[in-house]
Amino acid sequence: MSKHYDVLVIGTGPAGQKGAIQAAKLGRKVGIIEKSPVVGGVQVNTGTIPSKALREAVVTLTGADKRNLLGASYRAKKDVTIADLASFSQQIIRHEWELIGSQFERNHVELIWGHARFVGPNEIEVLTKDGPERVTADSFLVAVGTRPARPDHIPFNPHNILTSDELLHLDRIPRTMIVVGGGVIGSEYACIMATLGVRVTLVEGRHQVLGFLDQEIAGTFQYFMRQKGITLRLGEKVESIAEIDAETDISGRPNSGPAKLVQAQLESGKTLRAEVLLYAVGRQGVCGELGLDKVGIEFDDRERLHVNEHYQTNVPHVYAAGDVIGFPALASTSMEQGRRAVCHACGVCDTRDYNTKLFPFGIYAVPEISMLGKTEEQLTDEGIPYEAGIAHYREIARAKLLGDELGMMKLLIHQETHELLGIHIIGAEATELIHVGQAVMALGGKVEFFIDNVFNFPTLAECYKVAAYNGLNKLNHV
Ligand SMILES: Cc1cc2nc3c(=O)[nH]c(=O)nc-3n(C[C@H](O)[C@H](O)[C@H](O)COP(=O)(O)OP(=O)(O)OC[C@H]3O[C@@H](n4cnc5c(N)ncnc54)[C@H](O)[C@@H]3O)c2cc1C
Ligand SMILES: NC(=O)c1ccc[n+]([C@@H]2O[C@H](COP(=O)([O-])OP(=O)(O)OC[C@H]3O[C@@H](n4cnc5c(N)ncnc54)[C@H](O)[C@@H]3O)[C@@H](O)[C@H]2O)c1
Repeated sequence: MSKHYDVLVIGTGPAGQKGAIQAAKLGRKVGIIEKSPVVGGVQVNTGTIPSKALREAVVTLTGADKRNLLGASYRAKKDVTIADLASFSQQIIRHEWELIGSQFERNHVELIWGHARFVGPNEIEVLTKDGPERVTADSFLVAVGTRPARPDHIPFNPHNILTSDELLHLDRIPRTMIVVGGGVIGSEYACIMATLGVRVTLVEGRHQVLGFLDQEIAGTFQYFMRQKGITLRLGEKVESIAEIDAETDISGRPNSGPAKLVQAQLESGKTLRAEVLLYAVGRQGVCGELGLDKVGIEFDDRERLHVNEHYQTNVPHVYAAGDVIGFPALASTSMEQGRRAVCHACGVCDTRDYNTKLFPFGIYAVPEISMLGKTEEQLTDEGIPYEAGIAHYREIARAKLLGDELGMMKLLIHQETHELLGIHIIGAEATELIHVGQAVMALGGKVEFFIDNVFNFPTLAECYKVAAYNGLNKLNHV
């Protein structure tokens, strides 16, 4: 007979993990199914944590963050090797596996290893290493995430034409690299690799990297990228990609590098060559292999599921959360969605009290970028009158102590009500700093909060005070 659960979760990424623990805390009998040999999903194994660990290792080991203080030639470690970087990341990933495993154990969440597939409205078949097993449940949370897009016309291979999954397994640090796609993945890895000394060319189809950013911040970021030696090919599309023998370079001179190179032909006629190419133009769902037809659930052409405000699919006892439901597809929002979905499934709370509109973006490029609320362009399009208050890191003592004199914070302030409409930060600790402003915005606070309260000194949070004064001075014509 099949084992029965109150709640069955498919996928141990952030949406599944938090959903499962939430259901257990509500006293439900919970099972969670994972097809990969390790827990944690993209967040722990191929995405968020590995890329952030790599960034941290690169910035720390190269000493890049201390060069403004200690001189341009400062190096924390003379020759950074791939082994240095890998051991740093592995340590963090192992810790995350242990943490998630012990959370499941302590909360009596039963972990079932194998590939899950619906065989009926309330029944799943799990293909375990010992053969198929059937499990049933009252409610389901589909949290299966996504995988990198791998179009058929790109000749991917594990050593030089890579997605973000394979990039983590490079066996050496290349001298040159082409990054296709200036979204979050492309921009973060381009900066990390350039900080490591790799000569990077980034190709982006639009005329700006990170198209969703406030344009002033994107412009500043592009300036920083170029200062790092990254060549930006904006408004350019890749026509074809091929691995080639590399006896000569583009100008016909003998090549002293590796025997194989990657060649990218752009639609504009340009030819780019590099040792490695990262293809990062978005991600693709994995719903096609879930047997959803057995439940009557449809998915779109990118294999994503549509859900209502309670995270229910068109079949009410089957919920979905995380990357599988599309935008914003972040670890941070996935966790929250998983919890909310399960709360609704258990009938204990209303998902409508969750501030879905006000979530921050944190981009772990070098430097960090973070944003919350509207951009200047959105406010202008919507006809909302605003003023911008700016603080430059060069005026902030803490930023000087950290060796970051290039960062900035911009507050967008409603001209009449003085409410905060948007916060945009580029520079050290941007992803932490944003949450001070988030609290003020979420509680409906006005820019005067930063004037009327004392801040620790020296802190980067002083930026809020400086930006608030700057914005109010402009509004008061002083
Ligand atoms: C390079 C990179 C960097 C990122 N950096 C950040 C960041 O800095 N901050 C941020 O907020 N977000 C970041 N993200 C996004 C973040 O990783 C994802 O939003 C998040 O992991 C999605 O969580 P999820 O639970 O929906 O799915 P996933 O993390 O994708 O987990 C899904 C799990 O389901 C399992 N699964 C799939 N199908 C089945 C099946 N049929 N049976 C059993 N198990 C199955 C998979 O094996 C996997 O373990 C990054 C992503 C990438 C790729
Ligand atoms: N810090 C973070 O929060 C973080 C970090 C990494 C990834 N992620 C998540 O991972 C997901 C995937 O990121 P991504 O960067 O792969 O996708 P994306 O959709 O963010 O960006 C893809 C980029 O590639 C460009 N592009 C598409 N086709 C192209 C072509 N042929 N030539 C040149 N450019 C082309 C697009 O214009 C776009 O800018 C995102 O949803 C993101 O939320 C988040």
